[in-house]
Amino acid sequence: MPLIGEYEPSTSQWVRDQVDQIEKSGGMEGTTLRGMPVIVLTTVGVKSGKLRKAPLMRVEHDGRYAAVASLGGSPKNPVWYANVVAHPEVELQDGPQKWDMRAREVTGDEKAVWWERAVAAFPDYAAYQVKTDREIPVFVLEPL
Ligand SMILES: C[C@H](OP(=O)(O)OC[C@@H](O)[C@@H](O)[C@@H](O)Cn1c2nc(=O)[nH]c(=O)c-2cc2ccc(O)cc21)C(=O)N[C@@H](CCC(=O)N[C@@H](CCC(=O)O)C(=O)O)C(=O)O
Repeated sequence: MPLIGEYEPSTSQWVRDQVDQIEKSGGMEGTTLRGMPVIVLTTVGVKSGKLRKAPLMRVEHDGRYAAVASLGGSPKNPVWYANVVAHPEVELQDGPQKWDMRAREVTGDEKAVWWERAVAAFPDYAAYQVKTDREIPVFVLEPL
């Protein structure tokens, strides 16, 4: 069941622009960052209840995806992290396809496996984790 609610664009202009480009092209344009594939994660705002959309690097394995709350290695989690914790039902757009997914945060060995996949897809994640004492959270998104 697709998420219902009013879309509230990100306060970050380059993020808003990339979401717009992906959505307006039906997922055919704007789907890369420095040549690496990008997906769009839609979450429900933990306070506003509005729909929030965050482009993330595409990390996929056997129909499941990882959402890596890296925020460039900043000391704090991205705001969407709290949204997903509060509302694990999310929507993921990968190119022209959209799926309703359930997110769960992974830890331990399972996280290690997904972290390896994430760094293989986007090597900067490794540098981000070196840059911060914050352990960068990883959600696994599984189709509902
Ligand atoms: C800027 C901020 O966004 P954020 O949720 O912190 O997310 C920051 C970034 O992670 C997000 O912009 C990502 O899209 C950045 N980003 C990546 N970010 C990542 O963390 N990982 C990635 O792999 C990644 C890749 C990526 C690729 C392309 C691109 O364009 C951006 C990429 C934001 O939108 N804040 C809103 C609030 C959004 C929100 O969810 N509000 C909640 C309330 C939150 C609260 O106040 O507690 C609500 O609506 O209820 C605001 O300030 O008004």
